[in-house]
This record gives sequence, structure tokens and C-alpha cells, in this order.
Amino acid sequence: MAITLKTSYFSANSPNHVEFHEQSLIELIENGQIGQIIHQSDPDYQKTLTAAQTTDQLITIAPGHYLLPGFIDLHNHAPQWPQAGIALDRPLNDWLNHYTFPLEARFADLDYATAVYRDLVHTLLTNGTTSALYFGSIHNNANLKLAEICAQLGQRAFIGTVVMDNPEQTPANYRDVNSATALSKTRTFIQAIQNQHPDQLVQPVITPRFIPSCQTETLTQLGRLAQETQLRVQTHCSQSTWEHQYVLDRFGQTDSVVLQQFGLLNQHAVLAHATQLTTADQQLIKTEQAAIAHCPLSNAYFGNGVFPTKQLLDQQLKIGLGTDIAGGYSPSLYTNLQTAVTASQMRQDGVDARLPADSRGVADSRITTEEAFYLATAGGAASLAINAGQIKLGMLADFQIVQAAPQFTTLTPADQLTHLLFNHTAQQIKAVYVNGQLVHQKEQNWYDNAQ
Ligand SMILES: Nc1nc2[nH]cnc2c(=O)[nH]1
Repeated sequence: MAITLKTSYFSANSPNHVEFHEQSLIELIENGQIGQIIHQSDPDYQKTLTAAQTTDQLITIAPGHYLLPGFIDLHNHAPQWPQAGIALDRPLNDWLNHYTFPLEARFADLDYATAVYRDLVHTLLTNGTTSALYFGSIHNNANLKLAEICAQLGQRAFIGTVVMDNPEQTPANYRDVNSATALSKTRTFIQAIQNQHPDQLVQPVITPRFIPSCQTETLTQLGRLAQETQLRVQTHCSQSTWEHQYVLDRFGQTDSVVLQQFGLLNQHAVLAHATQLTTADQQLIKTEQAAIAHCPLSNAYFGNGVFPTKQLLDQQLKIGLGTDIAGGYSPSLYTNLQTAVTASQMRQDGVDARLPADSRGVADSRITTEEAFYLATAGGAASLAINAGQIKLGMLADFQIVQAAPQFTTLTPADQLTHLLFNHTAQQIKAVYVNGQLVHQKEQNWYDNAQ
């Protein structure tokens, strides 16, 4: 039987518009979607409330608690969870070779993978992340284990078996043998995910790690596979000075152009970082309707530049937020959306106070709290083309219920949203729903059916 939540909620319909409604009735129907939303001003409000009360299916969210859409992590390397925060002072290629690839190589051990992945998926859910786009490791068995754990714990997940076979950019003990094995491994993985998760809570993603780690033949074959299957693609794109230059030296073109030539830049693609895009790249990404996973924490360490979030949002590119575990140290999209706002302010103001104030930064770069909230919710959903990220009729019922601070009620709704998003820890996330199912609850005092 359908459940009805009685709750106040925030939901971003667009980067500039966040809706706030008090004490609305939100019906969760059996297919995991929002069946109806009745606001207090609706003539049917009292009738719907009484009906929900009499069928005993009403959950009244306790005072001081709010419903938000679940957050969508658009870029996360699951096997890197054990090294979150470690060696971020090293340059990207150094960090990959000396820390990341040796760690990922350990995921040949399924027991190790199981322990790490259980902890990661649980941690993300407790941080309000209801959907995640994951890079796995190169090992299908470990990646299938990640999929199994996401399904068991109830997280919506998009998972790629990582392809990396370029002997010049990958270590001998952690690379795919050649293009043919990389391709057959990817096909096997796709098939296994589709067989094992027919409800599509978990879906496969074609995942060339990034251009430097893939041989040209491999990029060609994965591009063909992407065209053939129309599956999602994820990769890193123009992510640092070194990486951007590497691709220019090897192909004489930028990452975006090269990805497009291989058939890997399309409306199903999610490109991580993209701090080094040229204006022409930005236009190409928009034309091809690819999405960008903005990873503000990670970019602060490896990006060699601040992503122009505001400029690209204004041009209506598809953009969401990624934690980039472990280039970013925090599993929380709260921390990442706070950092997105802070980074955008620094892009606007500039960093070297010895320069004249009006030539230090890039004008009109600051994003608002609403825009950051949009990125973590509806922006991520648009990037993945999923029917989630908003509290709206027909959307998937992926939610988080958060407790506000006591002084909260004296604030305006806009300030309440900022306060909620900027003064937050996982402690305040009391319950999480995916597909209309309760998948995490911290304690039981977030609802109060006595009311
Ligand atoms: N941040 C980050 N960037 C990458 N570029 C290629 N691989 C990686 C990775 O694992 N993390």
C-alpha cells in the first residue's frame, strides 16, 4: 500500500529556482515513484490527510526535519576509498602511479574488495547520496561485488569496469593485457550486470579510464561499443595541465575532440573534471549534450585551475557534482557543494592580491547556494538521464530527511536552505529513501505519528 509522507521540503527545479513547501503530503507509490504531491493550499489536502491517517500509511516528519532529494555523486572511484585524503599534495600522474594504481591492484582480492565496498556504500548512503556513478577497478569480479553490495544496501548505482591498457602509462601489474581483452572484459561485465540486476537499480557504464591510459585501438573499440549499446560512458577529460598537454602531444587535439572522434562524446557521456577546456571544447560538449562531473575538492588539488561552473551553467551545459573519491577526500556531497561555492568565489575574486582587484579574477563566476544544491540533485540527475533529483510528481522517490538546527525556524526559506547545506554533517541525516524504500535510518525520532 502507498505510503504518504507529511513533510516540508526543498527541491531545485532549475539552477535558479528552488521550491520550498511546508507540510505537504507526498505519496510514494509501489513502483518507487512519487504518486502525488498535495500542498497545504490544495482543496484536497484535508481529505487526503484523513485518508492517509485512516489507512495508517501516514508518516509525519517530526518538527525541525526537512525532506530533500537524495544527492547524486557523479564521479567516485570506489576502490580508492581506503586512501581518501592521502598524498593529495603529489601531482596527478605521480599520485596515480605511486598510490592509486597500487591500491586498485589490491582489488584482485575479493575479500578486501567486499570489506571496502560495504563500508563505502554504507558511508555514502549515510551522507545522503542515493545515486552514484562509480569507477571500479580493472577486475570484473570486484566490480560485480560492488554492484551486489549497492543492490543489497539499496543504492542506485552506475558502475564501470575500468579499462586501462597503455603500457606507457600504466604499471605491468595493473593493466588490461591488450585491446581485445579490455573489450571482452567490458562486454562480459555489461552482460553480467544486466543479467544480475534486471530491475536496473544497478547499471553498467563503459569506462575508459582516460585517454593517457588507453591505447588508440582500445579507444576505437570502446567508442564502437558505446555506439552499439547506447550505454553511458564515463571518463576523465582535460583534467589537469599535464593530462591536457599529454593528449595534445599524442593526438594534436584536445580531450573533447579526441573523445568525439572515437565516438565517446555523446549525450550518454559524463566527463570528470574538465578544468582545462577551451571555449571550443565547451561548445562541443554542449552540442554533443555530454555532461560534466564537477569535482571541486579534487580539482583544488589536481585541476590546475578552477572550473567555470557559473559560466557553463549559464550556457546550459549538463553539470553535476562528484566527490571524486579519492582525488577528493570527502565522501559527502555537502562538503563538495560547499567547496563548489567557495571555489567559485575564489575564481571570481582571484588569488594574488598584489594584482589590481579588477584584474585578479574572472567576473561573474560565483555560484549561489541554490545553484550548488541544483548541481548535487537535479543537475546530477540530468547528467545521468534519470528521473530523480527533484521532489516532483512522477520522479523516483529518492530522498534524504535532514534535521535542522534549533535556530533555523527564524530564518527565511532561502536562508534555511543555505543553513541546512552549509552547517551539515552526516549526524543530521536521519533517514534515506531510494525507490520509495527506507535504506538508512540513523534513529527513529525523525517521524512523529502522534501528531
Ligand atoms: N582524480 C583522478 N583522476 C584520474 N585520472 C585518471 N585516473 C584518475 C583517478 O583515479 N583519479
